Amino acid sequence: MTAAAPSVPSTRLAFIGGGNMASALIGGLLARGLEPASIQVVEPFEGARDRLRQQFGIAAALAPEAALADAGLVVWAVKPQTFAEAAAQARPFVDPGALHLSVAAGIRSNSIGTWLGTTRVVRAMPNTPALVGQGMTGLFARDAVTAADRAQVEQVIAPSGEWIWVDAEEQLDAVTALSGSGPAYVFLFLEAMIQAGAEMGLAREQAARLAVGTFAGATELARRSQEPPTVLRERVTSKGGTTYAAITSMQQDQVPAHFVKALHAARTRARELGDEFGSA
Ligand SMILES: NC(=O)C1=CN([C@@H]2O[C@H](COP(=O)(O)OP(=O)(O)OC[C@H]3O[C@@H](n4cnc5c(N)ncnc54)[C@H](OP(=O)(O)O)[C@@H]3O)[C@@H](O)[C@H]2O)C=CC1
Ligand SMILES: O=C(O)[C@@H]1CCC=N1
Repeated sequence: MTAAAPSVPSTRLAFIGGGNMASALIGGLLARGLEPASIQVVEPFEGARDRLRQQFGIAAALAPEAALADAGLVVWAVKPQTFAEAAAQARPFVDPGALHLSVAAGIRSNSIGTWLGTTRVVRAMPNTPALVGQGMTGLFARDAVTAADRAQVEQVIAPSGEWIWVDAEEQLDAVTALSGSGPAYVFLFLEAMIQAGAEMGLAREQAARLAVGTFAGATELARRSQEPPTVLRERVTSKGGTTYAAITSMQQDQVPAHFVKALHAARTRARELGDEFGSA
């Protein structure tokens, strides 16, 4: 699990893709004291470049350029669908000895290694609570990645929250299904709770405050408690009471089983992304 928070990376960083995930990581690094001048970004989309300039004072490049060779660590934050193209564009400019860190869902490290001509590849699966320093990230390193390389990667991830290392690359697809996509499941439940509250006569703002506060409180309780979630749930569920009525309704509708099925669908999609958009 997460070690003591390391300091910021000493090597220069390049981000290929400057969208949501790159911004979450960059924001955390700058908040920890990294100088904007030690980060370069390649981002073809003008709107995203404007945001990077306004938010962080970083002048992103439209396309890869010679300065990329200065980066000791290259972070790949492009969509799985555009990774191969972005890699082909950037490879001529990147230091052949650089360490590579990809946050792309599904794209396997052997594809990345093939596209970039290296074995120094780490994959990460972060999530959007990284924006508020409460992200959860799964990490996987290929054999050629040294302990010093892993430490550098941890310095990039640490400002965004916690992380775990997995031993088998295929486990990253499970991480993707669980915590990578996970914030969307929480938001979906919040939407449903707010809708129910409004239908039952609460103002939407009141319902939203109650729902968000309940998630925050319950997850903090689960985090601090020695008890598993099942026991915590049973403590809320008084015999013949209101929670029993709600949980019974959900079980009759097979909500837990459908939820588990949904996560398997996410894992399947992660594998498909690797098959469809990875190297042959
Ligand atoms: N969003 C999330 O919750 C999570 C996302 N991820 C992964 O992070 C990666 C990025 O996702 P996210 O940040 O949400 O996506 P975004 O679309 O916000 O960011 C990707 C950026 O890359 C740009 N881009 C496209 N082609 C290139 C290129 N050739 N060179 C450089 N940049 C390029 C895109 O520009 P344009 O729009 O013009 O195409 C876009 O601005 C994905 O692979 C995703 O799987 C991982 C965990 C969580
Ligand atoms: O939906 C996706 O494919 C990405 C990966 C995890 C979260 N968002």
